[in-house]
Amino acid sequence: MLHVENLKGIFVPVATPFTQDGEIDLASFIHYLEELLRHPIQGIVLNGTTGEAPTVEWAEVETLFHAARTVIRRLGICMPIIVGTGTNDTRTTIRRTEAAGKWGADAVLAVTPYYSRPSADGVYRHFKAVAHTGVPLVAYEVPERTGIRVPVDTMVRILELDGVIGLKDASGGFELVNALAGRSAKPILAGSDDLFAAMLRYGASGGLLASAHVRTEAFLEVYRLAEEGRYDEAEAAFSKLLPLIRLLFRETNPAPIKWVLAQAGLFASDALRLPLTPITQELQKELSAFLASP
Ligand SMILES: O=C(O)C1=N[C@H](C(=O)O)C[C@H](O)C1
Repeated sequence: MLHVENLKGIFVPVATPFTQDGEIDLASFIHYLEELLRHPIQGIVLNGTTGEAPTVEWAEVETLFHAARTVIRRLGICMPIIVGTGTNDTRTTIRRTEAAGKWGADAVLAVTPYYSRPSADGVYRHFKAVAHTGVPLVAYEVPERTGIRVPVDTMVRILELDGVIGLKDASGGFELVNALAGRSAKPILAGSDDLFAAMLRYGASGGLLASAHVRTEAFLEVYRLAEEGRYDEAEAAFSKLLPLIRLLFRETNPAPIKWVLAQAGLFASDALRLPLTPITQELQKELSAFLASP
């Protein structure tokens, strides 16, 4: 189980490879994880945004979880697995969280309920009910995707809940991490890739970053520098990663990452499930040029 003090460092939200006809490509998934897990990252997240949670079926998530755990055991490493269980329905989120806990997930990631536009009290009660399952819970705030922004006072109350071990903050600014400093001791992982270094300076404990698939060691170095309080050096190192991050997020995540993984031979294909579509040729050219540079 993941504890508050372990929610720090670089967590990578893993992508879900599909075959050209849209089925899960388990062989690619295993091969890709074997490569990714050579890096000393802190943990992985299955079925996050990058894992295409909206179009991956729950039974498929279970298959991916067991495959990931088998790889981790085979490599003989200790690597926490966080499973995305968040939906916009509290009962479904609870059921998924309980199931993930039974599989042996170290924690779950639950997004602010999207689409329904619940009140702040409804959001609080949603997280309280999910936390009540006893499975360590990371709340995930991403207003651009959910359509609502959780007020700071409500977020403080959510983070006070027993069982909530921290927050993934993809709010798109550093106002939230700044406002929570001094009001909550729970760790916050940066979820807005382009703000990673700035958020570390504001008190984030690490990052949950799709872009850390590429140049993983450079992201780890940014984190190490910040951990030592060398924020200026962390930001200088991070500035070299920014052009890459901007390319990886120019079109909807995870399409660019999947293309990069396919180019690297880690995925057999960059296929996504509709309504997501592969990246444009224009972006392919720019990514190719960037990745060819030292
Ligand atoms: O996989 C995730 O979860 C992430 N979500 C963010 C998003 O795409 O909104 C980005 C982050 O890098 C990973």
